[in-house]
Amino acid sequence: MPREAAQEGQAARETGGPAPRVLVVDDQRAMAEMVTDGLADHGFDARFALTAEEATLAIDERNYDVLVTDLRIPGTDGLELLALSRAKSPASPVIVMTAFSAVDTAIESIRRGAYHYVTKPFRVEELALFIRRALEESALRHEARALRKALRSTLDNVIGDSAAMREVFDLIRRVADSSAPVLLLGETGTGKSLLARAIHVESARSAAPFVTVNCSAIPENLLESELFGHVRGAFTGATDARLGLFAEANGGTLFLDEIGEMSLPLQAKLLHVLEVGRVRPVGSDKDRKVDVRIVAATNRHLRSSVAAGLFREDLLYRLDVIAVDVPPLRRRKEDIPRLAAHFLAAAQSRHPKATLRRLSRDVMDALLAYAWPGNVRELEHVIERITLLCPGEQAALADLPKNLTSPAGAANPARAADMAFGDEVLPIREIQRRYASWALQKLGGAKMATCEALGIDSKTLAKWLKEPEG
Ligand SMILES: Nc1ncnc2c1ncn2[C@@H]1O[C@H](COP(=O)(O)OP(=O)(O)OP(=O)(O)O)[C@@H](O)[C@H]1O
Repeated sequence: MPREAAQEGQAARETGGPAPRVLVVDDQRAMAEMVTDGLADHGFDARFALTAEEATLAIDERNYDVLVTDLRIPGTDGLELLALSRAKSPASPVIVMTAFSAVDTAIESIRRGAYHYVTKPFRVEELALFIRRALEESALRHEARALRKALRSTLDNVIGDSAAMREVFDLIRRVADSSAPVLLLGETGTGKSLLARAIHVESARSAAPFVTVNCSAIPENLLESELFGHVRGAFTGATDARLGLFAEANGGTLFLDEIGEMSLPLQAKLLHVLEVGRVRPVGSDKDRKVDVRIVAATNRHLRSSVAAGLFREDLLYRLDVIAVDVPPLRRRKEDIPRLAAHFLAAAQSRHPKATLRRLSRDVMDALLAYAWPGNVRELEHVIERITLLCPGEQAALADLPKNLTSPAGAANPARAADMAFGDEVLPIREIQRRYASWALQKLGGAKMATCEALGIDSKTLAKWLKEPEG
């Protein structure tokens, strides 16, 4: 930080631990100096900034334990500074200094997360007291969070005794504490979102926010401002400035779900943010430093997407530092009984009038034989459904949805191959045709997804699907 941006206060008195760091922001130099010196006398490591720019620089470059800011500062207002400080370090209290005439705005600042306000003129002892109390409360909150975390480490809530899942848990435990990006790969419903949250809770960032964005659920033109924020008036309808999810996740984790659906232009912008560690809100000419751990997930085969020109290879390398393959449920069938029991207990507590208590042996056998294309989510839905519909205490085969008990539902790759090829030995061209049409049907008729899964372009798919001539 340039020395003129935020001047050192007097040396803090020794208080045992390190002196709490306070940034005082006021455009009146005499006032700023008086408050800073007074706080230094009370044992704080206090510095001051005279403009919004100086304050932003100071906040960017150093972690403050407390921000004390006037509401009227040239270049911005105290509310924006408040938002910035909350984004950068959500646990650090903000105290607002205000003139009597601006008490309304001061009250608004409390609504937006400030800890307290003091009206000018005030005595520095009074301010020092508020600061101490704010620090005590935030330390207590921190402790409570740590205790809560110890009680519910979410990896413990993710069910899985299978070797495949234990491998996943091991890997996640080993990497959770670093800030390296994690890429979760797996079919829909395998538990990627659950694992993303677990990675955050297991990490040193757990006290900071965990922010999720589903890249396929937000229209492309809104996703950019959703991620990076925008200034007031950046586009029609932008009546307010918006911080953006990157800034909101500052200090914590940003979970980019369905990253494979992101458009190429936005992929380029995301790559840039990851490279420089700064975001620029839409319509702004200034960027802001962000410290965010990225966890991304996709059910697409991203290498095929790269080959098909739909995903940037350089972005894939950035995200793919630690790749975690989350196995489909059909490859960890030994987890089904515990998962079913877990979902049954959850459904019972959601529907106290339900009579279902257990699943019959037949039902469990059917659950174990089924292929689960929708994975754990589908199992959860099936259990929810039979809990609601089954009239007795024990579910029977007839209570299961029909697709679970039909032979085609069973997860037998040999059977799938038999259905496609019978006993015949076929020309490769015919195998291509049958396989492509089987894959297309399995992926719900989605041509793009089929191309990606098969690693071919759309022309090749069309060629494969055509009846061989002659
Ligand atoms: N191992 C597990 N233990 C307990 N619950 C699980 C487990 N895996 C998944 N679930 C539950 O199954 C449902 C689907 O999981 P989740 O949303 O995490 O899947 P996903 O892979 O992110 O799916 P999608 O790719 O469609 O977003 C959720 O309700 C989740 O809580």
